Amino acid sequence: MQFPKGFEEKYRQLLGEEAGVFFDSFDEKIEKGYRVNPMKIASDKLICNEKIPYTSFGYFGVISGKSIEHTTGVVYSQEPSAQFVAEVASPKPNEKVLDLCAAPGGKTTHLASFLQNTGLLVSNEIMPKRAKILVENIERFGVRNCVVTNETPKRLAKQFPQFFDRILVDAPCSGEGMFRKDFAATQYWREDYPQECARLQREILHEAMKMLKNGGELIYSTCTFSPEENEETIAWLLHEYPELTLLPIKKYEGMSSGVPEWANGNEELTKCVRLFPHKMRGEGHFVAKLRKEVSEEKSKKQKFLKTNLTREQVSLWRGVEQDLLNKKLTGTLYTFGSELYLVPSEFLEIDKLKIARLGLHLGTFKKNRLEPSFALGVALSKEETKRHLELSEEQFLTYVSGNTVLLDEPIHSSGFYQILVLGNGLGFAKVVRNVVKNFYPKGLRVY
Ligand SMILES: C[S@@+](CC[C@H](N)C(=O)[O-])C[C@H]1O[C@@H](n2cnc3c(N)ncnc32)[C@H](O)[C@@H]1O
Repeated sequence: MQFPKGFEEKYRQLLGEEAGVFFDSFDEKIEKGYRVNPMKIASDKLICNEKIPYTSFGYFGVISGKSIEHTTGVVYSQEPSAQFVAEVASPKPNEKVLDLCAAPGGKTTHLASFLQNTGLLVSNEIMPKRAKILVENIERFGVRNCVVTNETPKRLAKQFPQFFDRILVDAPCSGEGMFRKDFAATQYWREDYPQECARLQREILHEAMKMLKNGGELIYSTCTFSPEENEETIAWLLHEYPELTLLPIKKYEGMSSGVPEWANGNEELTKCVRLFPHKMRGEGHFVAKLRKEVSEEKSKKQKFLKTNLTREQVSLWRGVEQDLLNKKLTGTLYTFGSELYLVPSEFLEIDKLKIARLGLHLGTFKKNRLEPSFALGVALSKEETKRHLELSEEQFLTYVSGNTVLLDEPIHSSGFYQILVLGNGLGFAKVVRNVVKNFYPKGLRVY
């Protein structure tokens, strides 16, 4: 690989004898991986590949973006070393979790796999276009308890002081671990780029700290190797916030400790973990985990979001619920124009925040009825719906390309049915006799 000017010299100095194998690893093949969604039904084909040893849901291998497994959110493609981050975070059910730099959603969907639709996951992305992709990935994964915000960390911090049990800052970085995957990353790199990124990371962490509650955990990660953005950033955090302590992280074969000499010599930094591409199968990452402990923290008043539905809207929703669902969903019903959402109960009343997804989209009010949403039909399991229709592989291809599917036999009662493919939901569609009308969202269609 042709490295940018200054890169080789820097790492020759830092890594000494190891530098050669480190540089050679950039010419090796990219390591691919995927995670299996524990909230969906996975076929044997997905779980027969080699397991990634340090993850709960990960496998080495490639799954096509056009496959049924990807389309129904049974898998999320993610390179192996990136899968260590949410594993280190491992949120517990019912926690309030923030993923502050979340798009496109690799770590968010992984965090959601631990939460299993309990508690609250707030996934934030500053760039509007990337926030849209984040929403798509979260919906495909069938996550119900996630609110997606499109905000600056500073504006978010004003709304959620000392609120979260766990915050992940998967920081924007100089992306040296992306060099093999993405040639463009080598083009952005300049000698002072790591330092510039480090400044931004400190700003983001400063806001993250305002949102972390006492006893809460902060997980910091990058996909770069530079000490400025890794050990030095953590050394800065520990100095700036004496209430933080580094927590040990279990290291698996091939993982390295953080290097104190690359920052201020603080031995605690060995608790951080480095994943190098010449030492293990993956592109490379850095992860640190810290806990906030203060003797006393004034509790902040919290106002939970209240429902804003009219009586008529509630009754339309109850009608759909009774007609299509086998269970009652919990949360706060909230409308944005004609769209109905189910917001996790722990979510707060918010003032002027840019929201890209206010929890689970339940449906759209149309004149005197409520049409169930695509997201709802993806998020629910077969057992949770009263009426469903399994499509064959061939019918799946017809459906995702936006066409009407014709059934061999007419169904008994017309109406909305949950569409299933290999047992997993792919939205709702209106079925009249033997015609399945196409309700697959236009933006997702494959032609
Ligand atoms: C490393 S990527 C996140 C990857 C993501 N966590 C995943 O696993 O799919 C960092 C993200 O930070 C966002 N970002 C850039 N500048 C930011 C800022 N000033 N504050 C917060 N996020 C920022 C980028 O748009 C990008 O989506």
